[in-house]
Amino acid sequence: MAIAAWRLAQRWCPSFPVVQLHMNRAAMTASQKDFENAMNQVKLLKKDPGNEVKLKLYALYKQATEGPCNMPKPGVFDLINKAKWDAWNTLGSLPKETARQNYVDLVSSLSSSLESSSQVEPGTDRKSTGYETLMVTSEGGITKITLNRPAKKNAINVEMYHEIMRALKAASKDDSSITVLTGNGDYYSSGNDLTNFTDIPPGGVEEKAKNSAILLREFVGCFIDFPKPLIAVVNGPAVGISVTILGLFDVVYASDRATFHTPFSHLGQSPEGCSSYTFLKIMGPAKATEMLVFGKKLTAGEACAQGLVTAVFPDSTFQKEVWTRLKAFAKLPPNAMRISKEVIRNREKEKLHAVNAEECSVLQERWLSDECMNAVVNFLSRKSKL
Ligand SMILES: CCCCC/C=C/C(=O)SCCNC(=O)CCNC(=O)[C@H](O)C(C)(C)COP(=O)(O)OP(=O)(O)OC[C@H]1O[C@@H](n2cnc3c(N)ncnc32)[C@H](O)[C@@H]1OP(=O)(O)O
Repeated sequence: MAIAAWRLAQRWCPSFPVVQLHMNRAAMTASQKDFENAMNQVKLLKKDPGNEVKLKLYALYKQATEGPCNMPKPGVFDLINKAKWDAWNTLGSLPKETARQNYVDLVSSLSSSLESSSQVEPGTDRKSTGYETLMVTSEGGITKITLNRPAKKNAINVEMYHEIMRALKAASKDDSSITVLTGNGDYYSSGNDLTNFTDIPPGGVEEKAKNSAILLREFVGCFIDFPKPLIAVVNGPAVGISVTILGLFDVVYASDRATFHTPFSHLGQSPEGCSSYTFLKIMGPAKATEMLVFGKKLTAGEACAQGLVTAVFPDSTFQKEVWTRLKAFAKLPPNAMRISKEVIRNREKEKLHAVNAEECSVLQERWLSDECMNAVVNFLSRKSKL
């Protein structure tokens, strides 16, 4: 039973084994006072630790104060309470004292990791710190933004949306000539983090949908307005919004391991990232429909043949070949490149902003549909994957 609970808890919180080790080592000595101090510390955290950790904290708190979960399971559409219930229930019969100790240890590891990640690394003036979900470097005229949640296949959570916008705004003003977006690990990005849908505000799912549409519109707007050459280095599979915004990049290089998948109908959703306009222009309506309506997954070679990808390289030489090209581009006169991009792109900008607004408003409705909610619940309850 304890092993089963441990396995289940691991699925909810990757840091659980660490917490468990702390627990064994400390021989469950956390006092009520330590527990109360930890609760106060949580309120003082400067950065949001993310939904997963918050669920873990919630579960441990409930287990420590009330014991094993014996509440009735909330309905599938009550996403937030169901996620909380699941998190608590995974703790099984973990003793109250152990839960209390685990809570204290988790808060302590959290406080130190959030403090240290905001510290400036000495001697690395070219590496921007202060990002939780990205690595951002600027060197040799190239600002490189790397999506950095490899364990989650670089799924884009709310924090990452904000950080990408912040990094793009900084890159548009820094002294680099070109900007590159890529992914760390085996994926480029698995698209929107589906757990984004579980953090429901007091105004309910309608408010959530409205806020998400505002966020999405602002996010895509940053790509439409980005003034310097923007290059995607697609190191692996790309899903959803990480694919659709490629139509707003100036050049897209892909490893032959990359795939391009926009399964919007499967998810009860509709196209975004201006793809309802750019994909039609790039590949024509029939091919765009295969991708955006029927969710056809393209290989890198197919995406290149259809014009979405500029060039494909064997994975074994991908980084070397791409970075040789990028370094050469970065040596070109930056003002000439920026002005040429303006000439090429500016007449489309107004149209793109209008398309973006329309796509977001359609999606706001879609997110409230049964089709979409069922798809998200199925993924989160491990019943489906792409
Ligand atoms: C607010 C603006 C909204 C904008 C609208 C955007 C729409 C989109 O982007 S639609 C596309 C959404 N993405 C998906 O539906 C992908 C869902 N993920 C999957 O189907 C699979 O994870 C996979 C095919 C991408 C990879 O499968 P596999 O190789 O078997 O790896 P795992 O499933 O074990 O993944 C490892 C780990 O990462 C978590 N994860 C992966 N993708 C997402 C995601 N998109 N959202 C949330 N979490 C994701 C996955 O749950 C695993 O987590 P752990 O179990 O905790 O290890």
